[in-house]
Amino acid sequence: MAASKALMASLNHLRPLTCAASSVSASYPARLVPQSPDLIKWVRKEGGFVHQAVNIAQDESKGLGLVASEEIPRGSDLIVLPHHVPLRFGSLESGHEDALDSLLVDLARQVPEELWAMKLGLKLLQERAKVGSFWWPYISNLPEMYSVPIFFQGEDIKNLQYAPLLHQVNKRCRFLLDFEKEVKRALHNLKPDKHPFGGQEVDASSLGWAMSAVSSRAFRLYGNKRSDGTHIDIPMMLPLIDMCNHSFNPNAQIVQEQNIGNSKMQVVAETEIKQDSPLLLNYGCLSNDLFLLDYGFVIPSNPYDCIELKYDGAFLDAASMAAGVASPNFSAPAPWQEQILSELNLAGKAPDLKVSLGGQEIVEGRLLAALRVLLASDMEAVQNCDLSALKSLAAEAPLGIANEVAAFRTAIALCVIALGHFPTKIMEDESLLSKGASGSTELAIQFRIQKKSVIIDVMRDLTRRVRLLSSKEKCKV
Ligand SMILES: C[S@@+](CC[C@H](N)C(=O)[O-])C[C@H]1O[C@@H](n2cnc3c(N)ncnc32)[C@H](O)[C@@H]1O
Repeated sequence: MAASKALMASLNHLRPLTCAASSVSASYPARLVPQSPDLIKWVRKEGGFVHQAVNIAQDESKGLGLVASEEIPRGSDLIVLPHHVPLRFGSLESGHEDALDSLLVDLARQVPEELWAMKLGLKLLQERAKVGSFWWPYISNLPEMYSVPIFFQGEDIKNLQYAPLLHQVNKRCRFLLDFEKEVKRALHNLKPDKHPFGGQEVDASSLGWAMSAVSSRAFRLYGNKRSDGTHIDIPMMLPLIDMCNHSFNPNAQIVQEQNIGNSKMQVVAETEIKQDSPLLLNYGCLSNDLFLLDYGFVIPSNPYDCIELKYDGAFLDAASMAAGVASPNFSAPAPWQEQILSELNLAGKAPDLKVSLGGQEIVEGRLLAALRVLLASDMEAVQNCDLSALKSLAAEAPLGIANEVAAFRTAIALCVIALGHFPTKIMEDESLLSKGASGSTELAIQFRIQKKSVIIDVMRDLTRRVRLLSSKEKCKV
């Protein structure tokens, strides 16, 4: 009874979507239940294994994390979870659902694939509402709130200053508000014993909590086999394992037994782990857009961060002219150029006009090829060139040095224009941070500083390449 009261209190205290921002702290998120059960003990009680040197500890800037209390040799098992401990959509996907579950399945079907976290989020909310849930020791240890932008106040959403991310945030907020209506409609007049959330009201805020809990903690692992022998990815919440924080240089990795039907989830030490070091997993080679949207943090100097632009002929002509390139014809390509643009999916019936600068490629291959081809006049030379070479920055000046310099100069001009779209300069942002911006304001400012840094890094890289090419050209003379 006491437990059910506590549960009611926590669900009823869910924050509306836009008002959590001022209290969001990426460093110390409070847990759903302040004195929650010991997760390590629970995993061991359920038949799992936790290395004796693995402890949960507060990290300075990443919330809770796992830490080694003594040196752990490479290859050691760190955590093993038996099959019944991960939280999955479970029987709901195998078609053995009962009446309660079928309502969740119906709701889950209305969730677009890209918001897959909401599907498992429905199951998480159901377990959160269920008195005596098997997963309560895990759920009670989850953060009470998340620093993802769907919970930012309007001002901090604007503070992001980056249209593609604003678009994603708005899309998620709109989805949650619409989905709230769908859920309310489906739950209307249900008797408590038929109600998947124990009769409790579910709103956009609680749905947002569940979606963020899943997007920031779930791992997509092997599920059952398809008829073609490949495996379906199944998102799962892995209690305790999900206390590992992220690094691109991880010292631990998740290993899944191939025996899918009854597989254990395991984390092993990928390198030797020194005493007092955190246990770190790689969440994926993601841009800061995804780290912020799904996990609520930003990685400084993230080598996978990039900026998104729209491929647009008139815009490219303007950039090219600003770069001093004579009579570019991006907005009126010759038929042979148009043909190559179609092969790059930058023209044609359903083109994908989103292109990027930064990240591993520096200039996205499709954009680079388009710049090279549209700035070339020799059709034969272009047609003799392999498309993969045209898309590659490593292929040195495939259409000649003058063409390469013009392409890079146009890309640099694109960077200048993109940088000009940000209302503030990095120095102003840094000054705001030094004055003590906190919570979601700090996150938003860090995010836009990183985006601008990506652009500046691309400009530096391309400028260096232009200099190198120009000096080669001079040597030839
Ligand atoms: C899978 S959970 C890890 C456990 C989490 N720190 C906690 O307190 O429960 C992922 C969350 O940890 C935090 N986190 C993980 N890696 C981080 C990093 N490299 N920098 C900042 N925050 C990080 C973010 O809040 C993220 O949403």
